[in-house]
Amino acid sequence: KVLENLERLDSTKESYDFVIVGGGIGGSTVASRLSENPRFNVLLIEAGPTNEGVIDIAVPGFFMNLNNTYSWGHVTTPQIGLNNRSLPFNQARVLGGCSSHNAMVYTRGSSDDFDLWGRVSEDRSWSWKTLFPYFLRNEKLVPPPGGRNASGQYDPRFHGSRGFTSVSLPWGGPTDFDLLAIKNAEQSNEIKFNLDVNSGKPSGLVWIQSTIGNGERCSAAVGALGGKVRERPNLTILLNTHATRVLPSKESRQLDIRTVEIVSVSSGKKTAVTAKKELIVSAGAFGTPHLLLNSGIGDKKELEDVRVKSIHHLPDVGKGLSDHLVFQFTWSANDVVRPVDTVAAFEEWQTNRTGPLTEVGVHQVIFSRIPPNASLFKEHGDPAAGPNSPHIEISLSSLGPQVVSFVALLTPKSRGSVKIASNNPFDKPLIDLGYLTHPFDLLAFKEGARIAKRWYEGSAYEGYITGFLGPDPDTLPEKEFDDALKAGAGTWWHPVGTASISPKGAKHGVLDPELKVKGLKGLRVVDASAIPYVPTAHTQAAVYVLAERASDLIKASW
Ligand SMILES: Cc1cc2nc3c(=O)[nH]c(=O)nc-3n(C[C@H](O)[C@H](O)[C@H](O)COP(=O)(O)OP(=O)(O)OC[C@H]3O[C@@H](n4cnc5c(N)ncnc54)[C@H](O)[C@@H]3O)c2cc1C
Repeated sequence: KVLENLERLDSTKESYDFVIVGGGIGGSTVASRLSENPRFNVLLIEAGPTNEGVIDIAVPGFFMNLNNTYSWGHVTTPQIGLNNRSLPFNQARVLGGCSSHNAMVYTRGSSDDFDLWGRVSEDRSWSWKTLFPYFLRNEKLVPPPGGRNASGQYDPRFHGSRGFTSVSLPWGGPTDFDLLAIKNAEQSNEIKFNLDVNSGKPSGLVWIQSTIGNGERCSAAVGALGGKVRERPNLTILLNTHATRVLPSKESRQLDIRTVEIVSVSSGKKTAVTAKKELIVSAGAFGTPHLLLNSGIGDKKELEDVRVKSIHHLPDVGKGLSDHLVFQFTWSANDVVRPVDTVAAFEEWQTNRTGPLTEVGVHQVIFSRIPPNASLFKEHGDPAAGPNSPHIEISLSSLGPQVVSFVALLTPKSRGSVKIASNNPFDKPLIDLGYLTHPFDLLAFKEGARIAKRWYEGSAYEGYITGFLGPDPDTLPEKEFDDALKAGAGTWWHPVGTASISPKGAKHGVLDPELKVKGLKGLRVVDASAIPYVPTAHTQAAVYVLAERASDLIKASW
């Protein structure tokens, strides 16, 4: 059942085996899987409201409208690497978490990215091979909205058909612009057509896949917590309720943390709930370290500096943050604008869930490695997890007389942190992404721009692309290019790593390989913060697969 607020929760009558904080991808997936077992009574607590009935969430083409609604309103600290700019950093505050307002791109990353989890945690049960069945279990590949034939644009061998996360290829295409790209890949020695981005080897020109089913966004709130799941008698979803601290139980010798202090967003009513078995924190890459630090779990000295009583010295909480930075490059093109009639498109969406609003407007992207002879590797080494991991992603979209490509650095060396500013749990966390603080990253962006330039110089684009509008790393003085990048680069909203897994018994890291908080009993973390390095992909699929496996680990321990 779904409870609109804390006033409706009768914690004196109900007791819960598992209490989960955060109804995003991690939390919703775990809540769904654990409540499959009727013996488990599960409580899922979410700070935001329901996703239901919000048209901007349901219509894929309206995702840009969601910028500041249902959001925590985070702003980063001044970023030294971006000439001290502070960036607004959207993180959803609504059931489904960021899957309710993200761009829906469904990319898993490379097999090497997941093998790296095994190396970092010294636990080979985290690997592409062991996680692949979980990708399939989570996914339901469905036809594109409108039902066009998408064969030749994906490989069915890599997809699931019975999971709760609907995935589909775009409604439209191939457009003339898509066909140019396919022809260019046929003629290119550098970038070849790759049939499926989600095979574990993403490099090449690929069709995008999106978490869209029947023309609607399929968020974790729709998929993991859809229809029948919400009606389960052993699952309670408590909305508009902010978790402020996790609390130790008094009587145990080893710190046992299964209690969470919660506050009603509307009335300020405060109470605490204790899980009989486990407390699971899934508040996202910023929310999870924020909650742990507020509770006194983190670096003792740093906590004392903000007058938070340390209950468990765990220095790496909030450290190791990494994210994808992205920059837009532009070309002039011999084409005309094709405006979308939004009123007609919305009518089409309402009538039969087809049309241009069932997609986000990009059909194809390029994943590419930086050529091995590039000089930056000599000085800084190669941060990619392995040869299957691309360094750069380039989106392909035509706006008529201009072609724009977002070039993203997928393998940053820069790292940042999440800290707390005070002992007030309602104060915003201090979010420092550390963008471009490692020299590799700026150099890699230049290589990314060069890959994009070489792509559009391909013979298929002759007569179509009429010039590169820059900024051009090969013609501008170095400082001018760097300044343009620092002034214009933005986030791709893929933060991870703030409560990373590490080997059992290791002093560094926050979680053991079973996602239990080190040195504590009763407390696990299941969300993007557990992921040690940002995968070479948009991050939602990685969080789904982490949460699918976590659910099995939790079930197996009870
Ligand atoms: C604008 C945007 C676009 C993106 N586009 C894509 C994309 O196209 N493809 C892709 O793969 N990925 C994309 N992502 C990233 C992806 O959505 C995230 O990696 C993923 O949602 C992370 O899952 P999570 O469970 O860690 O956290 P979230 O999904 O963020 O969930 C955390 C939940 O916890 C709740 N919460 C936090 N603190 C508390 C508290 N104290 N008490 C109670 N509840 C709390 C939040 O309200 C939220 O619902 C995008 C993200 C954003 C923000």
